[in-house]
Amino acid sequence: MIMDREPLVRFEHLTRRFGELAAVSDVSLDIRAGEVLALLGENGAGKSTLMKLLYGIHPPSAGRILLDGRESPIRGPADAMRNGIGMVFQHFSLLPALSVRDNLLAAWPATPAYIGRRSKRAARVLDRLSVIAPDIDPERRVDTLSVGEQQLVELCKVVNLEARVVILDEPTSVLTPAEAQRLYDFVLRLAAEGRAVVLITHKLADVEACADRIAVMRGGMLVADFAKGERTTAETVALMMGRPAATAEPAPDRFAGRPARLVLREITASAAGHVLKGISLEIAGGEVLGIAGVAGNGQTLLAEVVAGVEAPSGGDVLLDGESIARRGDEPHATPIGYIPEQPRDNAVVETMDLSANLRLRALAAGEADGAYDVAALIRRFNIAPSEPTRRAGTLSGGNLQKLVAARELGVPRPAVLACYPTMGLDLGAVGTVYEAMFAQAAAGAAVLWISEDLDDLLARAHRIAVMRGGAIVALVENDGTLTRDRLGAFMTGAPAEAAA
Ligand SMILES: Nc1ncnc2c1ncn2[C@@H]1O[C@H](COP(=O)(O)OP(=O)(O)OP(=O)(O)O)[C@@H](O)[C@H]1O
Repeated sequence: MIMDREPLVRFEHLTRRFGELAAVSDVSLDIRAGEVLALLGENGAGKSTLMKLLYGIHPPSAGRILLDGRESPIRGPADAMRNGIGMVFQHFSLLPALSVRDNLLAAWPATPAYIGRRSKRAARVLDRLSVIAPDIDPERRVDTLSVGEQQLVELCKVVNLEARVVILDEPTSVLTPAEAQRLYDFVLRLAAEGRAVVLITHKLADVEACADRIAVMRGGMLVADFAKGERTTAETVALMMGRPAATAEPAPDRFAGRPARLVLREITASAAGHVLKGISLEIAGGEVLGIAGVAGNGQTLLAEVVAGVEAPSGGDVLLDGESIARRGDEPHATPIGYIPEQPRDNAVVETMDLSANLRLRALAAGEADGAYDVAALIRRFNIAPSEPTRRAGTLSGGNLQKLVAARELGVPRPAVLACYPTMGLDLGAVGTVYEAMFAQAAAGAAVLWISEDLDDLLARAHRIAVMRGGAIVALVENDGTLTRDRLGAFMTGAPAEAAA
């Protein structure tokens, strides 16, 4: 019985304060070998902070951590790794200009100073990669990988350290269903090898697939710790939220067929190993057009061209008939609401406060910022902590995502481009962000929505375009007859496509 074993890690009355705020408050919890512990809680509940205490990123303000029954000697991540604790963050630390193989070699303590890249020893760092991500060519440069693929490489890095405790911070939020399934199998295998796995997640599917035990945090405190199966899903959600979950699922109004507002005309582009091969799409005011596709098929580049981050090599992006495409290196401010991938890197200034980040677009354009009612946006999107003078960099991952959604979706926009807009959000926040996105459509905006979640797209988009290899390979009405399998076939180019 797992319960009878001495815990690998024991938290005793752990508290971590940041100024006035207790991010972690009097938490006592065991982490046992051979067990997958799912750590659940709303955005800002303290999940990442608790694990960062174990990983040595922050010292506790009070309480103590025991490793194998003895006081933890960990004072920083290097100590943590030496003591067999590995953590994969939401935010990566790969070297983008190096290959996958070189990244894994660079992170491996057994790598000698000089090593033949094709030596047997070098090959060993790829063993785990071939199990968890067999499709990733080790010679590929990291900057050509999708976010999901980068995450799997990060995971390999940690597992290569022979970690006894593997902490995964929302690992499936950027994975395709197939990648997630492979990750689940891998996590179960790590546990079967006698390691402890901590899975920080918002997805109940993750819990279903591989958790043995569930710990729920709320407001910094541990509110429950139980074996899977002891409570129903609804009870678990209520524990996380402190109230029963809302049952209504936000969906856009029916689309009434208006003229095109956002037009992508024959767009070609290439950057960082990705290409766009003549993409044409027309999105009408009021319409929500979803783009599905396995990550890495050009979606990110397409978003960057539409948002004016990258210049197209050919073609144009038109909004209400006017070109909004970037030309060369001139400064460019897009008129459309844009939620990019990885908002911490791409959409906020971490050293500036919430108020400045919410008004950022007006500040950058030197315009009056009256449109941005900071207090109202913080309330509507439930950004916590809520003081406008708080530095954005201190927000939890989910609250940072809410901050960007609030700025981009909280004021009227002629068009919206949203890349994975609900990534890392808890259930309540997912609802708020979708409502805001669909309110934009109801007010006449053209909405372009990139997602890997086919169920979400099928439940909510008016039309769905599928991208593969830098091209749109299908564009279909979401009329209720479209299925996951048919979309999946378009995504992978499987023969079912022809039959459909
Ligand atoms: N370095 C820091 N300085 C100040 N406050 C911080 C810092 N790190 C975290 N916090 C605060 O601690 C609280 C808990 O944050 P944490 O990142 O642990 O939440 P979380 O449960 O992991 O959330 P999410 O699901 O959004 O990732 C939040 O209110 C956050 O703003």
